[in-house]
Amino acid sequence: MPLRMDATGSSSKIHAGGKRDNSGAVAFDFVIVGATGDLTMRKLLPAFYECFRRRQIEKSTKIIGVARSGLSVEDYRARAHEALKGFVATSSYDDATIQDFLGLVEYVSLDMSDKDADWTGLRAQLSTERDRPRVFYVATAPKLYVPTADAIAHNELITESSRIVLEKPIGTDQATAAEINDGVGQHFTEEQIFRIDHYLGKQTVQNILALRFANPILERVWNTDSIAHVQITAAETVGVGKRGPYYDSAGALRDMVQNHLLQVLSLVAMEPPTAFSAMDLRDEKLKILRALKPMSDHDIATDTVRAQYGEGHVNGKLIPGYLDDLGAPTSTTETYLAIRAEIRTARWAGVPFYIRTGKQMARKETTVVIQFRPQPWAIFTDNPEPSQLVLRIQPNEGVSLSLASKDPASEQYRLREAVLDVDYVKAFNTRYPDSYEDLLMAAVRGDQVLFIRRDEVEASWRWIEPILHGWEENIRPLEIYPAGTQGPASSDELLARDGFVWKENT
Ligand SMILES: NC(=O)C1=CN([C@@H]2O[C@H](COP(=O)(O)OP(=O)(O)OC[C@H]3O[C@@H](n4cnc5c(N)ncnc54)[C@H](OP(=O)(O)O)[C@@H]3O)[C@@H](O)[C@H]2O)C=CC1
Ligand SMILES: O=C1O[C@H](COP(=O)(O)O)[C@@H](O)[C@H](O)[C@H]1O
Repeated sequence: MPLRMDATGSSSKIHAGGKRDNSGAVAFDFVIVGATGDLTMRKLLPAFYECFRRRQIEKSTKIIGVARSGLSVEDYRARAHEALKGFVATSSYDDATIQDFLGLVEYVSLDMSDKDADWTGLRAQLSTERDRPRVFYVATAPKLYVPTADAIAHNELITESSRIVLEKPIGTDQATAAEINDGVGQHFTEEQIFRIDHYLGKQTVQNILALRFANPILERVWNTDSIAHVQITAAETVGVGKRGPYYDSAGALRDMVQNHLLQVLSLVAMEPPTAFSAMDLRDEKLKILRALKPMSDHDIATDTVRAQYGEGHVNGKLIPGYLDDLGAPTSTTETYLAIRAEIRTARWAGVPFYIRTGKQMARKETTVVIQFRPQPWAIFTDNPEPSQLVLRIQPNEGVSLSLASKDPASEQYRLREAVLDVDYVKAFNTRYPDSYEDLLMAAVRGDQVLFIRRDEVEASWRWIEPILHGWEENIRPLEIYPAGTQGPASSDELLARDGFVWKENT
């Protein structure tokens, strides 16, 4: 694994990796604050197990769960075991390896936001080796991020090799994001702060950069001369589940667009970075976030759609509406949105970027569609639709390109669409790791390439905020769509106005 540069552009060699054994496995202390929570059980522990199974984690490593609940380490390991049974793929599950892995897991009962609590239990778990990576992963409510960082600092647990990982959401608007960034930044340098966005851990999202910048054939047409528009879709077939109270205060714009989808958009739209380094990459993403055309009230009325799911059928099953899921008589929170965005750069002038996301939709489908322009002078009479490049982020991870081809069955020169399709799982004959696997190990290594810098978070909020306010003022009224559909008709009209249609069933 080559060493990468840190956010300041200097080599991160000194505190990057910690000690490795002969097989390259690394030893570290990893404190999970919020160890009994949903995220830890469903995502973090199973991801660590996979990394351990793949021999990336050395056996002296400690994964130290912290929460306020008074559990013994045996109780916690039993809970962790249940979570692993539920969330590790059958093909990876191995009893002996699970037992070895559980041997790395410790538990400390502590209110991590209380600097004056008794921290001796946690301190005793931490190695005193100076260059051993020490990661604090804060998987609690965002209001605890600053008190937790304060308390860690007050108890003098921050070493040169320490880092703090912050889960999303970072704030609810620009001001609250800045408060969190300022507060945590009192104790940890920007190079020690890892703001996680699990979309950046997806192999297919990382592959956007490979496709664009390692294939000149694509990069040379990646601009307004050849591209008519771009669609970014993240459709889900799930509802809000047990996260109703959080979701109702957030909505799709804060939950999905401010972070995941604006990150995907920046990767699709950014200029080539001078090097594959955290600093260069994040500089280029930031430029795109800053180049997004601010939405005026008029734009919000015409170029956004917001909606909430009502009762309907998903995969043949009757699904209650959002209000029933929430158990609330009323709510104006959007579970679906579509936005027509513009990027004010020479590369993207005149190319709309359509973003849509929603819950309880007809299909689970996260895609980026690049719609190419038609042939400027058509010599054939029956041209099919102009080519589309479809990046399938999930599921059925892959990429396809539709091409006009001569139909061999036609007597005359008739054209039909033919599709070049690469299925990544088949092409690489490998399992697709969960996004948290890459992200956790990158945090341990101190590699910030896959994490969000402070200015990116704040620039995203800056673009989102006018839309949030416009919707609060009902400039664009909330619509209802039946669960199990692809959203309201007005979302189709958003594209139809420009002469386009959403690509479905990729
Ligand atoms: N769940 C998910 O899929 C996702 C979650 N996130 C984010 O991750 C964070 C955690 O989410 P989630 O796991 O769902 O939340 P949960 O409510 O399920 O878990 C919260 C955890 O924090 C612990 N906790 C609360 N206060 C303290 C404290 N003062 N000191 C130590 N531990 C504490 C709780 O245990 P106890 O009560 O025993 O202290 C519990 O283990 C949130 O910021 C969320 O927005 C982000 C993306 C996805
Ligand atoms: O962060 C979140 O992401 C999930 C969607 O993630 P995916 O990897 O399944 O695409 C979303 O369901 C959740 O509401 C949001 O908080």
